[in-house]
Amino acid sequence: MPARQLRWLLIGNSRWHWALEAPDGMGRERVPHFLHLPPPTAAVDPPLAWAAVGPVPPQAALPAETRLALEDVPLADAPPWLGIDRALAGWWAARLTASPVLVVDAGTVLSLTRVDGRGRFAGGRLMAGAALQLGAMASGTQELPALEGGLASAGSGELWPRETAMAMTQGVVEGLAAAVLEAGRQVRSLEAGCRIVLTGGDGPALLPLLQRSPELGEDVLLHRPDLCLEALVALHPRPPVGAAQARPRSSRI
Ligand SMILES: Nc1ncnc2c1ncn2[C@@H]1O[C@H](COP(=O)(O)OP(=O)(O)O)[C@@H](O)[C@H]1O
Ligand SMILES: CC(C)(COP(=O)(O)O)[C@@H](O)C(=O)NCCC(=O)O
Repeated sequence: MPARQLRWLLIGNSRWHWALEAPDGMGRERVPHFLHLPPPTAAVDPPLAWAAVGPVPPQAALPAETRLALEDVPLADAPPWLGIDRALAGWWAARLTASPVLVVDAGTVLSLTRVDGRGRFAGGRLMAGAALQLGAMASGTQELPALEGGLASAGSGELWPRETAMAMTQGVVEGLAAAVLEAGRQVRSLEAGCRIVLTGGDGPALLPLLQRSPELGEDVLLHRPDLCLEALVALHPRPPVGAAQARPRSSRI
């Protein structure tokens, strides 16, 4: 019988994040790959485990019994209102680095999540992410354009653009990077060994700006694009070969 594709799912506020393990067929260890897709409009094949901070549409028909709850994430001192994506990312980043960490998840919201040197949630910060900031500028003004492509729609690399759209994207990305740099400076003054772990959809846009700072060398700053999904896979590893699993409905995601 051919091996089935395994899936894990994290529902964000902008996109659905999938970890997929393609069948190998050769008995070799399977390595997940990751996809970030718009929310689906119909039922999806049931994941091995899933979690959500964004809306869960009933038509997706996701089974309640495989949904991960905050209590399933072994992050000490996590308050009951903490977003499960933040808990997953904080717990896994602390495990990966074996150090205090500040997770920077540059998603719909840019969340900063601190885990101290004893592996305990130690607070954080939330601010509007890039697409939200750009959307707010467009909807709250007469003259500013809606930039459908987000940061990518008008990236120039120019520090001081003359053109409006480029000035908007440059302002947003520089503002977010400055907030992260200052937060990093503050947490490292509290715990000198604190590492910064960057993830989320706008991570690639922020990375070069953060790397300009001599304080954030490779020993401090780590880019881990699929941190939350890695945590989900680590908490719900694949079942032993031959164990019963939910049957996929099709070969779609
Ligand atoms: N194809 C895309 N669709 C939506 N957002 C994207 C895309 N590519 C990059 N982004 C950026 O990623 C951010 C959303 O990050 P993401 O990690 O997908 O969020 P969430 O986990 O909240 O769904 C937005 O601010 C946007 O600028
Ligand atoms: C902060 C968040 C909106 C981030 O969501 P995202 O941008 O990753 O979709 C989410 O983690 C959330 O809804 N948190 C609940 C409140 C909290 O963590 O304090």
